[in-house]
Amino acid sequence: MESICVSAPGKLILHGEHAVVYGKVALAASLNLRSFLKLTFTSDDSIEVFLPDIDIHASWKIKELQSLFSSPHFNGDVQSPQEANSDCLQLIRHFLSLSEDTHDTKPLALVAFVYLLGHITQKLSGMKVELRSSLPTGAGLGSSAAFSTCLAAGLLVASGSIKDSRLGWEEKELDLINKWAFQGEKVIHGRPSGIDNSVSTFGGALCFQGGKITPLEKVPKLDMMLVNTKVPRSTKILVAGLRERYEKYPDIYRPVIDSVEAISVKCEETLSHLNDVPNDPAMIQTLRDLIGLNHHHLNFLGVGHKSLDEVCSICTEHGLSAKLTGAGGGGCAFCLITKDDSPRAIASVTESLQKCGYECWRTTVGGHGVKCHDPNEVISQLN
Ligand SMILES: Nc1ncnc2c1ncn2[C@@H]1O[C@H](COP(=O)(O)OP(=O)(O)OP(=O)(O)O)[C@@H](O)[C@H]1O
Ligand SMILES: C[C@@](O)(CCO)CC(=O)[O-]
Ligand SMILES: [Mg+2]
Repeated sequence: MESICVSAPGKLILHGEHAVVYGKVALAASLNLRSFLKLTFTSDDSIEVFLPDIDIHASWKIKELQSLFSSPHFNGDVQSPQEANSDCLQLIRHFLSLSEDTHDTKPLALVAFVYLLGHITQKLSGMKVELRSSLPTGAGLGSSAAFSTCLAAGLLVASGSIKDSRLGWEEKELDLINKWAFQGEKVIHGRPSGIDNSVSTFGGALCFQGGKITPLEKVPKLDMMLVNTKVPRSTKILVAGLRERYEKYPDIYRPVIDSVEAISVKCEETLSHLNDVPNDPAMIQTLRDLIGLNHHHLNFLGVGHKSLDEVCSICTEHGLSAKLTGAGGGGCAFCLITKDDSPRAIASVTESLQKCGYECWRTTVGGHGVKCHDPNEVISQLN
């Protein structure tokens, strides 16, 4: 049976989460944790989706899907992605028998799948789609974007809209993947900025503002410790909550959002300087200061959590700096590790964090974006 395999990375937001939704500058980089999708054509008259990380296994008859996709909501050109419109999403929810008002965002993965399948695939045929990830789900590291990016890439290859390219895709093809991945993110998030799917598609480190992606050329190697508080949260709910507070008190929230942007801009300058003068102590101190300041701002914006504050205090007690990353409300924080941090301090921080029940792991940022694989290579990643 013919298979298509793709993978896409998660991301780490250094600075600018939430502010980026309001058109402000944010800095982010890809992680070495990835999601893997395998799409196998079958001779069955059904389409099957297996999402073991979120305990979802679904299957529909091709006839049922054809009838759903005959709605005018699914008309359109695969080369120019249309906005995920609410009537279309309503139709899909109804098809999946999902209630409108649910705080559980897991089933939105299926809504995103059906949405992308209906818009990207011109002629349905039997297939089995399986996705597994080494990213924690819903923890601030871009699991939804890695999911949407894999789906967009896999379905675009399956429909023949882009080639199955193990040597890498051209810019035009990556742009198309990114645009559809953004629509998938919209289904899962409501009003995403597009930063997460852009990092997942293009990889590396980038500066993002209002849909404009600028690769960061001058970035020193950044050593990080990621800390997962394991407190569940949903980006959709956190982003919508801040929107409500912002609309109620715009004059109070705007200056803090502007200040978050100033932190991103300062961080970019500092990274560029550190690239030219590695380990400059004053610049390293600036990076630490910015991390601390931004964490306070995110608390002000109402997207913090006591577990994240605990992570930051433990790091600070040992002379390190940490902040929440991604949408907050739980999930992950990152702690910057520099050459001056003693292995003893790092070991002691790790031990204290683990004692609180948090999971810690070291990582560097800036790896490859979405990729096409040899199916045999990916089968071992999936099992
Ligand atoms: N491995 C996966 N398999 C299937 N669906 C997934 C997977 N990972 C994420 N999702 C979808 O994304 C949702 C979580 O997205 P959410 O945006 O809340 O978290 P995140 O992307 O990990 O964090 P952030 O947006 O802050 O980076 C899940 O509820 C599910 O719908
Ligand atoms: C919270 C947020 O800024 C980042 C989530 O990773 C949302 C977004 O940009 O879409
Ligand atoms: Mg997300």
